[in-house]
Amino acid sequence: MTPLFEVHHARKSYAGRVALDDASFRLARGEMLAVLGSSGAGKTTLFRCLAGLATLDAGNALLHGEDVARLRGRQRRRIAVVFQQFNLVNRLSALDNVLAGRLGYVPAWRGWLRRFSRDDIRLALECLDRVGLLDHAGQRADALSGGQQQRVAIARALAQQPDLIIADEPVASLDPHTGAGIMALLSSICHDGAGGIAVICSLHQPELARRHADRIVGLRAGRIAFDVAAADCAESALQQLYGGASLAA
Ligand SMILES: Nc1ncnc2c1ncn2[C@@H]1O[C@H](COP(=O)(O)OP(=O)(O)OP(=O)(O)O)[C@@H](O)[C@H]1O
Repeated sequence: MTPLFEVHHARKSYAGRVALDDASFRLARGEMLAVLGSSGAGKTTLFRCLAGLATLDAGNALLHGEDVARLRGRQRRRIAVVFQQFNLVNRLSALDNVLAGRLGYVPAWRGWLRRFSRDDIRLALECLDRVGLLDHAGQRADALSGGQQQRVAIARALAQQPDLIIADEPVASLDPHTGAGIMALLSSICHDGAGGIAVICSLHQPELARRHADRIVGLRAGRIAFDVAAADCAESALQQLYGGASLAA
C-alpha cells in the first residue's frame, strides 16, 4: 500500500551550507509524527520544503505518490500548514479567517469579494466547532487569545480538507497549558478515524511529542538521528539529540 506521505533522501543547502541532509521517512493515514531537534537542526527547512514553500536540492516528498513540488491548485490544498505565529488576518473575524481555507476551491473572484457559498460557510462553521470556537465565529482575530488564534488557524487548515497538516512549532508561542491543549487538539484531529488526516509537527518539548505523537523523528545537523515509535523514544536518544545536555536540567 502506498503510504500517505513519503520523504526520500531530502537535501537542502543554503549558500553551500547543508541544512538538510539525506532525510527519509514515511507517514501513514491517521499517524502523527513529531520532529524534534535543537535550534538549527533543520526542522523549519524540512517543513518549508514539505509544504512547497521552498524547493529541495535533491530528493523528493510524495503525497499519495505525487511529488509535492509538482502539486498545483486544489491538489496543493491537500497539504495545510499551521505556523508558530498563527498567520491570521487580524482585522477579519474568526469565521472569515477559516473561510480563507476555502480559497483555491472557489473561483478567485468569489475569494476577492469574500462571497463564499453556503456550503463553504457551513463547512467553516463546522471547523470552528471542531476546534471549540463556534461561539467566537464573529470575533475579530486580534481579539482572541494566542491559544484561540492557533485554534482558528487549525480550523482554517481543516477547512482546506487536507490529507496532511504540517505544523511548524505550533505551540512555541503559547504557555505550557495552552500548548498542551493545542497538541491534544491536533492529536484528536489526526486520530479521528473518520478524517484520516496525518499530522507532522515540530516541537521543542520532547514530553509533548511522547504524549501526543505516534512516532518521533530526531533531526540533528540536518540528518535523521532516529525514527522511533513515541513509546520507544529513550531518554538517552533525546540527550544525544540535544547535545548530551540533561533534559531534567
Ligand atoms: N534562508 C536561509 N538562509 C541561509 N541559511 C538558512 C536559512 N534558513 C535556515 N538556514 C540555516 O539552515 C540551518 C537549519 O535551520 P532551520 O531554521 O531549518 O533549523 P530549525 O531546526 O528549524 O531551528 P529552530 O528550532 O531554531 O527554528 C541553520 O544552520 C540555519 O542557519
